[in-house]
Amino acid sequence: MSISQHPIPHPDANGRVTGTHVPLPSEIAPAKHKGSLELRRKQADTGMSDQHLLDTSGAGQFIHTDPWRVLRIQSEFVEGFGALADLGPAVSVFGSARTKPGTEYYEMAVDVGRKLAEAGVAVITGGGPGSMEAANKGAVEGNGVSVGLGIELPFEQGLNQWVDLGINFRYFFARKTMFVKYAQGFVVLPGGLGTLDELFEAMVLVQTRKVTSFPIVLLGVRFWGPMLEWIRDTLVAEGMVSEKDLDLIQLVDDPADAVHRVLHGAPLPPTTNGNQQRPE
Ligand SMILES: C/C(=C\CNc1ncnc2c1ncn2[C@@H]1O[C@H](COP(=O)(O)O)[C@@H](O)[C@H]1O)CO
Repeated sequence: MSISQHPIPHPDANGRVTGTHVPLPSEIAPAKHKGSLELRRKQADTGMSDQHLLDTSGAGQFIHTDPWRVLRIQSEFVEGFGALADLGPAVSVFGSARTKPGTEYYEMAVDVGRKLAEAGVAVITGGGPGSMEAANKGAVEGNGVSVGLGIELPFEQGLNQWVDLGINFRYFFARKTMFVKYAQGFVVLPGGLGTLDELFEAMVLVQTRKVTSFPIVLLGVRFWGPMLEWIRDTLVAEGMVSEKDLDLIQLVDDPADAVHRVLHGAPLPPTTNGNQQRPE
């Protein structure tokens, strides 16, 4: 790749270019080449790489530069891929950071985590408090693999105590890649903006076929029902999404059903009396 300054406009037969100052050949500064970059004038006065490396004046400033950030971002992907490559089958579980032990949604998340673990499936969460902690707790109680992908936040609390394999991320987008790349599907419990962000990103990835065969199961009919109605009555009705995009998500009230659907892409089979099976 080559990056250079804008090409210099050519003057007309009279030596003029309307509205533009055309430098005379004597004004055209020689280019300095730095790797794939070609730099002139002030852009060329940025010093040499080895000078930056060895010169200690202003030490520390370089870590605030974008090229340095690229290396950090790269290292987050490398560490994440390395730590999770051998995870085996896994499901990512999302939900509010604010639910408290003993509440309906917290206990639902414990149940989901435990059932996934009992099915031999690792549980991946955001590693934080609330429903994340609950799903990790369930995974440990079910004797499974409990993974937490934490994120550095201003009001950081650290990984919850039920995370057995934890990775801390600085960048949301690197962390989000791991949630999708190492999971067979998502179970999404009630939550706020963070949960909605994770849910809608997954829906877009499935809708645009960036990921295939990826069940997304919403748990909590009372909570998610109105959102699905809005999608149907407004987004579909106004042609913003197609009717079949609604098939991307399944809505259930029972953790056992959610686990079955996320693992098998289908509802729990009915029993002979017509009710859904209720596995232990
Ligand atoms: C809000 C509080 C702590 C925040 N700590 C978090 N740690 C890890 N992951 C988080 C945290 N907050 C949000 N997330 C991510 O978003 C989802 C939950 O967000 P919501 O807005 O609460 O729905 C969750 O799945 C995480 O991935 C102090 O209580």
